[in-house]
Amino acid sequence: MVHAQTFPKMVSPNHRAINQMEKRSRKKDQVVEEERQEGDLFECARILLPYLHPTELASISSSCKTLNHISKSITASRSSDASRGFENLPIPFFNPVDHHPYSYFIYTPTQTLCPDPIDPSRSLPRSWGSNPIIGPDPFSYWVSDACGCACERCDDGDSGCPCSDLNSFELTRECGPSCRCGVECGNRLTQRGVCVRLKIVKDGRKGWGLRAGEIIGSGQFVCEYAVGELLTTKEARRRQQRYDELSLGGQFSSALLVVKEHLPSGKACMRINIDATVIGNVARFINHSCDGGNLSTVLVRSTGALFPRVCFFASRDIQEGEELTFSYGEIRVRSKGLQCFCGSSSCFGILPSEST
Ligand SMILES: C[S@@+](CC[C@H](N)C(=O)[O-])C[C@H]1O[C@@H](n2cnc3c(N)ncnc32)[C@H](O)[C@@H]1O
Repeated sequence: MVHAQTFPKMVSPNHRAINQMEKRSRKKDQVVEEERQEGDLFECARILLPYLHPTELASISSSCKTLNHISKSITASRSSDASRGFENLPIPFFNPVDHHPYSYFIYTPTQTLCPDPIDPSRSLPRSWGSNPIIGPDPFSYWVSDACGCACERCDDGDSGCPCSDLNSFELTRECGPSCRCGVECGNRLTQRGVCVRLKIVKDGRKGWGLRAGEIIGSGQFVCEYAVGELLTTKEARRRQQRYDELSLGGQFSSALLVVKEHLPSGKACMRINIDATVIGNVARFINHSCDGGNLSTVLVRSTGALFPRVCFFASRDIQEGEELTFSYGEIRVRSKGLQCFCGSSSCFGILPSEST
């Protein structure tokens, strides 16, 4: 009879060392795999999180340390530059009033047509992301067979460029998409985005407001109005009614601008409705002042472009830190409206709107 004898497993010192090495290598592989997975998660989160609304961002940031880290850096970058890299200079938010670090909206440096309410799939593609990406051409809507200039130097006073009409506040024409000259042309002043330092500061009564971040000289170009969504008058009226209802409940501010241009005949009026409430640029933060404020609005036409653009110029020298304001319009009838806190000596007490 043969007895099976069990011997304690003899492990030579060499084997032990090999085992330990294998264990260490497995552990290392596991760490590498975990890091790779975390890297993938980080990469996906870095792409997706900037598209989230602040409340969604806050809730996701509480679910994991990595996401919390990414969310914090997104909040920091949103607060440090409202334009999210679309403008030449960052436009930071400052809030001495409450804990909201920034105002959330979608930045567009270009005009955006209102999506078709019946078939939204026909809407134009939009730059919803947070990173600076190349947006659609600011002159997407141009007249295809328009004739532009072919001058060599449009900003040369004697050149007689047909698009030049540079005359301080009278500036209404610029070279455009049908001209031969490029973006460096001197007669494309308002097409290069914001070139003065600006900041957005919160006020307890008026909400966020745009301020000068440096001295701005009289006549200097400040920014274009929002570009936002261009609406039909019917849609503008529908939205304004809804915004007025929401504003009366507090905590909501709209940015729907209606520009009316009377044609020389005096018989007709061209109306442009720009809504920057959800999609817009930095001009959506400009508050109203009953005394006309320190900005003038100028309609700028670029040769060959379908729509004129509403641009803001300093109407006088503006000091660093001063709030930038303009008049939202005349108040013809005293009716129920939002209270005005412009603080000017000519304050009417209510904000102008279509019904005032
Ligand atoms: C174009 S937005 C300006 C930015 C806005 N303050 C914000 O926080 O987003 C227009 C809204 O700002 C507020 N606003 C602008 N001027 C104001 C003023 N003089 N007094 C009180 N509220 C003002 C009103 O709520 C108005 O509907």
